Amino acid sequence: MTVRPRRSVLYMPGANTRALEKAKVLPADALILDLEDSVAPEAKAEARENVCEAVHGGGYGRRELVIRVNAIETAWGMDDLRAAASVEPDAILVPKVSSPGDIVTVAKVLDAINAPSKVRVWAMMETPSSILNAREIAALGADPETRLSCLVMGTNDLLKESRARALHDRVAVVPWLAMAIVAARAYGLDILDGVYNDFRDEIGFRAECEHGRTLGMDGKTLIHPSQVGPCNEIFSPTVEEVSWARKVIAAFEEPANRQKGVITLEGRMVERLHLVMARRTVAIADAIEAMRRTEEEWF
Ligand SMILES: CC(C)(COP(=O)(O)OP(=O)(O)OC[C@H]1O[C@@H](n2cnc3c(N)ncnc32)[C@H](O)[C@@H]1OP(=O)(O)O)[C@@H](O)C(=O)NCCC(=O)NCCSC(=O)C[C@H](O)C(=O)O
Ligand SMILES: [Mg+2]
Repeated sequence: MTVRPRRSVLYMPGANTRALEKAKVLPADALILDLEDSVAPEAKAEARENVCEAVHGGGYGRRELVIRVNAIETAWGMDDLRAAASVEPDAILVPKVSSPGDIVTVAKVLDAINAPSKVRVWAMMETPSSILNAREIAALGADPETRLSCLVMGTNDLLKESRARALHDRVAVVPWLAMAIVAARAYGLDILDGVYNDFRDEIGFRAECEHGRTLGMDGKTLIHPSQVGPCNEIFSPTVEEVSWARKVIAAFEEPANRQKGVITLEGRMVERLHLVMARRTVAIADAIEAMRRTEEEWF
């Protein structure tokens, strides 16, 4: 089983060259180089150049590189998409998705300009329509030609559009997160939680990471370098989880259990569905360890 950890996914404004440079040494699993909401209209063209230069120039090691473009119907959208595709990032993040058509249109443009199929598409779930259409949007993930591989929650825009209150328990946000999570899982997509704006509040941030992980998120989008470490920690399988997962795998490998659907392990019922979960836990832990080793060699 191969999995790509996406625990920590850090945004940075495309206009901020210092941040683009600094990100090369931050232990984030993925970086989103933003051309959209963090970039003022008068800085859009320059940000596009910075971001393309950064991706083309490389130096980001094992980090997944994602460019967030402006929506295709905006004045910058098509130029962003063409420029982003030309430097072949791992993915292009489409903002303000409302319906499957928004993703299909982007995929068609990418095909028309012969962007290699390794350039995937990620979708921002941040409009009320995206939540209502979560199933249909996620279903595109079943067709590799649409390139869709990940959903990203845009909780700031959802709060704005819904006029809900941004409280620490996220009472208004949870139903949207849950709808998007089941849609992602139904069609084999990864899904990332929204950002925590109060970046100096580590306690609140940690609580929100735990909350996202409990709901089933694969990782969290971030806005500041200080958030990367705690986020990696919370979205990594714990030592206890990995140890239990290895025991489950070993138990089912015993000759007496190979044909069994259910066994007892340390007083607990364990079924083959737990074996599937255990294999995933170990695969993620192994992938994290492999990334750590690569990083050591890199520096
Ligand atoms: C939030 C910030 C504006 C804070 O910036 P600043 O006050 O400059 O922070 P610091 O002085 O603490 O910075 C310390 C050093 O770290 C670098 N830095 C800061 N942020 C980043 C980053 N995101 N990536 C890489 N490096 C970063 C600074 O350059 C300092 O470096 P040095 O000078 O060498 O010490 C700022 O953090 C920021 O701009 N964050 C990202 C904002 C962003 O991208 N927003 C858009 C995405 S969020 C969103 O849109 C969500 C979604 O769409 C929704 O609807 O919810
Ligand atoms: Mg947004």
